[in-house]
Amino acid sequence: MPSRAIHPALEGIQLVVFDLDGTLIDSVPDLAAAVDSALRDMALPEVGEAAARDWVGNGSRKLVERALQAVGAQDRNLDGAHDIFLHHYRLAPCRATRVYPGVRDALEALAARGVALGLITNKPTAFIAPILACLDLEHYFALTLGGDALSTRKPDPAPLLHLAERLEVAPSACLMVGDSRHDVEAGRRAGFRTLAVPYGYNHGEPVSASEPDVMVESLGELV
Ligand SMILES: O=C(O)COP(=O)(O)O
Ligand SMILES: [Mg+2]
Repeated sequence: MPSRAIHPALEGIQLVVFDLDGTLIDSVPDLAAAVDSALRDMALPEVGEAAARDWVGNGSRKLVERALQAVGAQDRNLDGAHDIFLHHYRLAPCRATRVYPGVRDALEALAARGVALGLITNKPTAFIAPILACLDLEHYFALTLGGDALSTRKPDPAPLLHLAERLEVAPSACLMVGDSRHDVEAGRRAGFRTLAVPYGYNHGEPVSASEPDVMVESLGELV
């Protein structure tokens, strides 16, 4: 069966590494619910989903830190608050989280063409498998890496280089796909090509400002 035509950005690409939150999935409803539950437990006011949307992308500890700052509680113990958040997020990491349009088609088409797929998120590793399984996405990825897997995380290029090396693909034949400036910066520093989507979480700024090699409105455009 002839494979479908592919986007020029994928020309010569053997490994595509995806970011998770804001790129493949809209996870903010569940992240924000866990943040608000944690704030409630601490007798603090809730922040809501719209605020949390601008705070995702630097890992869950940073998300909790930004929430505490927003409610004027930056003096609270951050580790303790983060533990309370993790407790709530563990209870419901995939209740309202959804796969973005075009994602499944793109993953299917890339896998069918024999392109290796990886996933690198700044989210704690423990949440990757349950969320991918809940959304029926787990079988696409040869390797996944969480924000606590190595000593550094995006925008550091180390996780990307680690994954390329493990899968024995030269960085120049790799594409980093993400929603934030951290993904673009990590990709550029790793020597990957970079592609960004505008619909995710980028601290309230357009991700185009970080000058990815390619922008697409939806990952469905890749196929
Ligand atoms: O900050 C997070 O927890 C996740 O972010 P990422 O999947 O976009 O890297
Ligand atoms: Mg992201």
